[in-house]
Amino acid sequence: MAKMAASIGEHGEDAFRKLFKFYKRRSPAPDLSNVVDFSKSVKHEKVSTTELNPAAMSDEEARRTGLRPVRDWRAFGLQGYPGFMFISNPFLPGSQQHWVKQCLKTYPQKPNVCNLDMHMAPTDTQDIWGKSADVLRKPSSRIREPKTLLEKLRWVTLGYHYNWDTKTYSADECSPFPDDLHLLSGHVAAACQFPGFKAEAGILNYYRSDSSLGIHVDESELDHTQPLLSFSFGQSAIFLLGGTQREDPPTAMYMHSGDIMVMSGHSRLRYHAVPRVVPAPEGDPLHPSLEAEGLAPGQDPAQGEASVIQSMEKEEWAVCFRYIQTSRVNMTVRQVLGPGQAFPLKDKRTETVKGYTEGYHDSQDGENVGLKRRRSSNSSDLVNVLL
Ligand SMILES: O=C(O)CCC(=O)C(=O)O
Ligand SMILES: [Fe+2]
Repeated sequence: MAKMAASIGEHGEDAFRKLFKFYKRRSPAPDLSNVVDFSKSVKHEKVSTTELNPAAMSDEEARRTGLRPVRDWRAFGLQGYPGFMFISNPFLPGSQQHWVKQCLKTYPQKPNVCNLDMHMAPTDTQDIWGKSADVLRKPSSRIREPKTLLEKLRWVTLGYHYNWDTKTYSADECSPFPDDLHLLSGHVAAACQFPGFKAEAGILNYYRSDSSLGIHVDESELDHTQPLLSFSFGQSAIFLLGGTQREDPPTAMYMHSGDIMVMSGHSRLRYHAVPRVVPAPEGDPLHPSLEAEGLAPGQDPAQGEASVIQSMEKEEWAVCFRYIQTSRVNMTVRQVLGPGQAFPLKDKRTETVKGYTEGYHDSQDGENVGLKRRRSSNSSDLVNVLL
């Protein structure tokens, strides 16, 4: 089966789509032995270590956003993908939980925008957490109940809100970017030699165990000299990273909870996709780095300057735990404008193509993709409705 993955990749034109389908397949389950795993001590031949800037922030500054000192991070590059960096879970024990809670409780709140806003009244999407928490907290009452709003959440946008219809950002669709994520992103970018990075837009994607994300390139940002940062929490997933041409065969890699990916330079505009979430084996539903023990202490004056990592109520974690046991959350953070750059005046480009409410979530075979920001010529407009 591993051979199959390799030979599919050699076909040229449809290599990406075929590998997407290969890894997405339910039955028979695909052989995952060719998937690069950066967390393994024995590294794949294409994996190299990469230089970070340990002076980018003090240990104290790193701790404020839940990160280990930069000198302790394990960062890797991938042969053939210059500008691509993979940081294997640099979070302090107990601090990932904060980011999971932000994605489930805080970031979906107004004025941020989510997929549910596309077909529900603002009053109904006002308190997604509040409307879901009680049900999620009680495992026994879950049988045959309708899905909670949290379980229907597919995407949330932050800062400059990505407009799925026009595939643009604009000055008038903008809300304040969350301070904690701004700080975290600035730290990670600085450690990766991008000290001037400004987090201006975020897309959060919420994956259930059967979700996938179609093949796309993120090119709507006006400044491509800045990196795209990607943070993953919860269940592991397979990420496919291709080339700048649609037909370039991709490399498959695992993203585990806490892992960070940086796409910059020659890898900033590469095709990528998430064909599969890989749930942990039953009975072992959480990645060890997400275990509840040792929740971060939060703001403690004895530890120096206030941390953005908030302490968490047991009740809150019970909801997050329940959700993340079977789900994956990914945050991508982008700088949209370069220094001195402004959005172009509105013109005919803003003509809309309605119906991309699912973001770039899934399509039958990775093709299309409502969410795709650069279309390939044979893309269809069908979007799988996952609600
Ligand atoms: O979920 C992921 O790992 C990828 C997300 C992504 O590609 C995006 O938001 O543009
Ligand atoms: Fe993307």
